Amino acid sequence: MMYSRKGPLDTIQWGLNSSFGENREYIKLFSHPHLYAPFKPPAFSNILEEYTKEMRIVVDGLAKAISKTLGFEEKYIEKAFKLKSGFDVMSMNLYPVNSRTKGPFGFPEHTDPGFVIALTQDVDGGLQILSHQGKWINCHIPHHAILIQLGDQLEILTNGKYKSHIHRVTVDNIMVERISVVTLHGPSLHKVISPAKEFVDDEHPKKYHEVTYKESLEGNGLFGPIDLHSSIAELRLPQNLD
Ligand SMILES: O=C(O)CCC(=O)C(=O)O
Ligand SMILES: [Fe+2]
Repeated sequence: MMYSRKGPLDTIQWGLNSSFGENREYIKLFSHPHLYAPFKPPAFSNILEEYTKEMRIVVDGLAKAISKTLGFEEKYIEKAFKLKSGFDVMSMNLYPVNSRTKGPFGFPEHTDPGFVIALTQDVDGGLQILSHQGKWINCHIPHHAILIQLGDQLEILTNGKYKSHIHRVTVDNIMVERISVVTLHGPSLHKVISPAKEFVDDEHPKKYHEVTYKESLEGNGLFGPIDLHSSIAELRLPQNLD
């Protein structure tokens, strides 16, 4: 396969994980600051270009809205994450129909790195979110809707005020193949992300280490973006575990 993984810096990558823990075929690509789109099929790159461009408009709007919910001026998040040169990754996932031998999960539990994550799907069902009470909730996304999830770097910046939630994908009892398109919108790779001073005081001590976005993506042993693992657990300061 042309886009089979060769190294962690591949800008476009295809993979097939078919094991008890994960059942997913995917194409991942870096989509910002530069879009790396496959040449084939011919119209695909135009569609990707349009989708990623429109999605960045949505993300800009979210950055403004979230800044305001935090009581700041609307450029606060954009500046804190240097979003204009933000590092985005697109992941297109295909989950097979469940078969007993393949186990119950399409994608095991995790949080996503970044600022916000946008998700669309072709058929409903499979995505589950862990509630505060520790219960898995089936996430139903209306047809043509875009689900927005919060990423680890927003949790770090707000010192835990906003949380990046744990989620997973089940394929258990799923009778149809499902495709999801996920775009992770992150800070600029070289931007140092730490809890902002506005969220830290005697009552709310710093809960996270200060690292660049790139370093936090490297946290799991490789330049993770294309494998995009969350490393928020390693970034939590031990004395503040709650
Ligand atoms: O496919 C899904 O519903 C979720 C995928 C996901 O969590 C991810 O790509 O980070
Ligand atoms: Fe995720």
